[in-house]
Amino acid sequence: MKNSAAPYVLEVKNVSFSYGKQMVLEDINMQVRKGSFLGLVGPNGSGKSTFMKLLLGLLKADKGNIELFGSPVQSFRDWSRIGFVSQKANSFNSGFPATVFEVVAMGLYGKVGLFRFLKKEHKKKIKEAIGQVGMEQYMHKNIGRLSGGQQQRVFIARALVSEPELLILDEPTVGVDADSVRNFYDMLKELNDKKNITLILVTHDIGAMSEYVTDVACLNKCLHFHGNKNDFEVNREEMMTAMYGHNVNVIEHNHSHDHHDHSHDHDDLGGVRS
Ligand SMILES: Nc1ncnc2c1ncn2[C@@H]1O[C@H](COP(=O)(O)OP(=O)(O)OP(=O)(O)O)[C@@H](O)[C@H]1O
Repeated sequence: MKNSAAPYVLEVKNVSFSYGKQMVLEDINMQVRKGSFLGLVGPNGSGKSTFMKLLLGLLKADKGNIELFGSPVQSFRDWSRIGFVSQKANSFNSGFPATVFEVVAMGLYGKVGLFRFLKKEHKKKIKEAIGQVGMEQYMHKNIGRLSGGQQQRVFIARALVSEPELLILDEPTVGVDADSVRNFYDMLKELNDKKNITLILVTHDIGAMSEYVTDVACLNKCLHFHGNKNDFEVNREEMMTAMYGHNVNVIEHNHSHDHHDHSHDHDDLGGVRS
């Protein structure tokens, strides 16, 4: 694995979770080291979003422990170290009255009304974050007028502005046109390589993603695989069959236009947890 001596930013030990009588996650064990780029994949309904909610302390595990930066999630308070971007971030209509700059500023303040009090150093941070996602030329554009992929970049900038060490992205490419998906992953890889930001990318589509990550975890109630990408490639077919069944070939389309139906709602966890 990349950075095999780096400390863990996330440790999940023997975690199980049920909604009522339905067990959704069973005995999950996972460690994520600082600097890694983990792709967490699993079919629809495999428990990915539930797992994210457990990591963010929004749900409590029935069994087991989760540690963030060495602290149990129940007592973890340092949420500015973690950025979260949800699949529903890119839902602005064209009339939404905020510019890219203003949306990113919310990552610092959470409130539109505080813009006029922004100090020089804050403005610099906001511009830097916008630069990191390659959106400088859109700084003063209305966010509602941007494409899904561009909006999602802006939400990543909003998460980056508080300089998180761990960035969790839940299906960030849903609603992003296929041509932009690769650019989007390139940008994530650059954040990982150059800024050493640890990334957890949750997706049901393993296609293009697997070229960019350092590690892969395959979830379908249990963790079927967790290891580096090369080991995953060796076991890929077996893993895919275990997770998706024999006759399913849906996730091999690298330049896919046909995202699976994702119309059912998740809670919008609000972009950044801080
Ligand atoms: N609040 C809830 N109450 C009861 N059951 C739920 C709840 N949320 C999710 N589930 C069920 O738990 C299982 C896992 O759902 P979850 O949303 O975690 O999966 P997922 O992998 O994120 O799915 P998708 O890829 O479709 O978003 C599903 O069977 C789902 O119907």
